[in-house]
Amino acid sequence: MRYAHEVGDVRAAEGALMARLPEGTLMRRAAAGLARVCAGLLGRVYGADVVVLAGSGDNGGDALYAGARLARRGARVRAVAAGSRLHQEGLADLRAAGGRLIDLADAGAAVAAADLVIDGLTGIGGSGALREPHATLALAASGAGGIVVACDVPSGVDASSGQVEGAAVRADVTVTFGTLKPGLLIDPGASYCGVVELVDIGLGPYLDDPDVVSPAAEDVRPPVPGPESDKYRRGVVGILAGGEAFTGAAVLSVGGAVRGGAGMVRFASVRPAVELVRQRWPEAVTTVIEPGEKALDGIGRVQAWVAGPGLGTGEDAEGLLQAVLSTELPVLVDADGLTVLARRRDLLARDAPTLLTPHAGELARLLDADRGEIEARRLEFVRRAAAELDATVLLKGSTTVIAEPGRPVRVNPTGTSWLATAGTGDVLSGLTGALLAGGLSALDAATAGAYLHGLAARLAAGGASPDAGEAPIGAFDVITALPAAFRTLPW
Ligand SMILES: NC(=O)C1=CN([C@@H]2O[C@H](COP(=O)(O)OP(=O)(O)OC[C@H]3O[C@@H](n4cnc5c(N)ncnc54)[C@H](OP(=O)(O)O)[C@@H]3O)[C@@H](O)[C@H]2O)[C@@H](O)CC1
Ligand SMILES: Nc1ncnc2c1ncn2[C@@H]1O[C@H](COP(=O)(O)OP(=O)(O)O)[C@@H](O)[C@H]1O
Ligand SMILES: [K+]
Repeated sequence: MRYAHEVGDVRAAEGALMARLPEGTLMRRAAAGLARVCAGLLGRVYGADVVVLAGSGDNGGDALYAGARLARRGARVRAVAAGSRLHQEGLADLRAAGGRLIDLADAGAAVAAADLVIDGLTGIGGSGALREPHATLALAASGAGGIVVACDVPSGVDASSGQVEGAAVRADVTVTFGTLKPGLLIDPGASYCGVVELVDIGLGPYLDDPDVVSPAAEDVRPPVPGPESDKYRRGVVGILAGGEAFTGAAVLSVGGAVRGGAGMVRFASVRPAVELVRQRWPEAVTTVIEPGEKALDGIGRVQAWVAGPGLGTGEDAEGLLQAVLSTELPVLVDADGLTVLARRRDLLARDAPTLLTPHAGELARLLDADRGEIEARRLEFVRRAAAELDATVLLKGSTTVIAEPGRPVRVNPTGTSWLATAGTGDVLSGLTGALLAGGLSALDAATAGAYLHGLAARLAAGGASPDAGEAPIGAFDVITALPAAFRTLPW
């Protein structure tokens, strides 16, 4: 698990630690770590051309001190001051080491020619869109031919949320201090960071519980069948999906569940969807729901439900969703089911676990919010959704984030933009439903489902050979790659 803390927590921990250390110790530790990473990236420091972009705060101070360390190892280091103030001790150290300050007017050419650019414009103190000249410098750095290393946070990225309101530095590597910040893990900010390197400056004992966590492979623990297992004990997942209009979503959701490790998949829908599912997934046990039917009698026992993909949003769909949500079983609601819930939020008043898996558009309807704002501030909205809807919420999209009231938000580390294609969400619903039926909590099922789904997509897009490059994929390719994704786990 990787841990991230918001700016307020970082500052509180910094304050507590600094009170016990001689002044300047933390900045020296940060700068030493930053310089070490830069030296490693350069390979040969002696003679390298390094440009430091320095803002007026401590982020600029870190970058200037790091520049001084590289200058002492023989690099040609030039610094650009954005604005009228500069960290004076950092500048003095750089000058003492042989580095120098250049005019703002010469910054563009210097950045373009540099072997390495250190972005020290703003760190955790940055707020709102970058002003000038910071914005122009950030754009110049983003287009630089050399390596771009962001100090603590790429300037222009909000450290706590990942929001990017204007220009921001696109870094190859971000060297962050003490703990990760949520904005380094969540898009759009995460996409500006490149590789994130954490430098330990001793904050650990002073930090509270994390605000955000990002699971690693060892944190993903799908249920494993043992000698005593049978199909019922492994977990039966019920899938209520597909309708007269949409049948494909049902096929994809059932496929996700079959390959997700369900002991049995029970599928209930109208006749055309059932016929299609039987052809493609003969493993599934199917039940035909007649038009107008609003109960799910005679379907047999299940341990968890998935409801919604392709279900439709009319009266029949509403009645069936109500039937599922009135059980005492865990229920995952996706797609059309979420559209129904937007007008029937009363159906969420239940004691058993409910897992909602919206994309930003579906969440916008559920919260009566703006889709664009949700995409820009995913962390804030997924938390708000979990609190307001009193459910576990998995918000899909460029970074999938999962919230449950009172728990750190989980950020999925896998995935690829090749997943942005119709039907892949249906696969996720079935896969995650199988994990729920297998006994995982809603939070753990969502975590494991998102992880395996994103990894399967990467494997499908990347092909068998690591040198092969990537290719577009369809939702079925994600299902096909699920066994390979499971095999990567350290079970
Ligand atoms: N905490 C820790 O544990 C440790 C912290 N350390 C380091 O300190 C950093 C935090 O330093 P910090 O607090 O001085 O803030 P920082 O990020 O330099 O930014 C402030 C400056 O930016 C400016 N500015 C703001 N927004 C702007 C905008 N939109 N556009 C343009 N300018 C904008 C703002 O200007 P103002 O608004 O005041 O005019 C102000 O001058 C942290 O990231 C890490 O690197 C390490 O050394 C050791 C351990
Ligand atoms: N830009 C992106 N980068 C990575 N993953 C994405 C991106 N856009 C969408 N996805 C993923 O693709 C899937 C799409 O799901 P969804 O929107 O429900 O599609 P559908 O309803 O067609 O199945 C989700 O798992 C989502 O997280
Ligand atoms: K920075």
